Amino acid sequence: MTQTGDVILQTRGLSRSFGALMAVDGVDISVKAGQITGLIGPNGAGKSTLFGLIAGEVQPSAGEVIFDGKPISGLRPDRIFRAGLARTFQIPRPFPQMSVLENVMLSATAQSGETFWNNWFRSGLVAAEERRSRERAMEVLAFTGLADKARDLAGVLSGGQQKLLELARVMMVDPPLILLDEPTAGVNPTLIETLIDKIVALNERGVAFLIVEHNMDMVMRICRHIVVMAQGRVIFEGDPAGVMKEQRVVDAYLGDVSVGELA
Ligand SMILES: Nc1ncnc2c1ncn2[C@@H]1O[C@H](COP(=O)(O)OP(=O)(O)OP(=O)(O)O)[C@@H](O)[C@H]1O
Repeated sequence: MTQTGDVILQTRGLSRSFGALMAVDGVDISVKAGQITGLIGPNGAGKSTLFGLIAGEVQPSAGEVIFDGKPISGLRPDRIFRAGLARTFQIPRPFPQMSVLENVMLSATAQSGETFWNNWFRSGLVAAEERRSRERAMEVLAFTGLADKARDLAGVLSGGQQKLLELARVMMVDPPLILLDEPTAGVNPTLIETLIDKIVALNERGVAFLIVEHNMDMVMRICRHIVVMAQGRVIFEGDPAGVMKEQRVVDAYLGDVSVGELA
């Protein structure tokens, strides 16, 4: 069992090309259990592709991903999700015509690759399972502040509420590591604070995060370790103070860095 401070996620030489473009180019990163790690870099740096590689949605051209001591490269996204590595999306993907509660309850089954309706018809235990799932869903909705929206259609939630719904959905599987893709994008300032509070509260319960985020204020406030990418490669890693001081990071954001020269 991984303890806080142990490495929970590691990539080794992870690469992905699209034609001649190396979107992710030999990336080695480590994420510690129980820690919040930030992944930053200018547009096109390869952050989303790296997330997709880790979550099993994008297949690597080379390299591997180790989660909780086991290689997960090549596993389907639902298997990775069930293994306890959950991700949210830059643009939330709820089922808009279903209620908020149904979206949360469906999360574990839908993402597990089993069909909800198969389960529904198959087993006499379904009623008890459904009751447990409903209770757990209401708990995570209460945690995320969405309990009073449980019966609303997910499609009518605001952008920020949809991000909280995504967090609620991944919480259903009690993951030790959550990947958040731009959690504050399109979220109003009040809900940004709510989101930050929830992330920090979950982290205090031992959940690790890897967060892609352009909101530097948030990154500097909550991340203990920050990985900086540019042009498919990691160009710097360190704590927030170190990142702020690092000229290569400034240059990367200004777009005048030649990564080749830095390697
Ligand atoms: N499916 C794809 N086919 C072709 N090129 C792709 C594909 N996905 C990503 N790319 C390219 O790979 C590079 C890295 O893109 P990626 O989206 O990973 O960067 P990013 O750091 O997440 O950027 P942003 O901050 O804008 O989201 C970009 O040049 C992008 O155009």
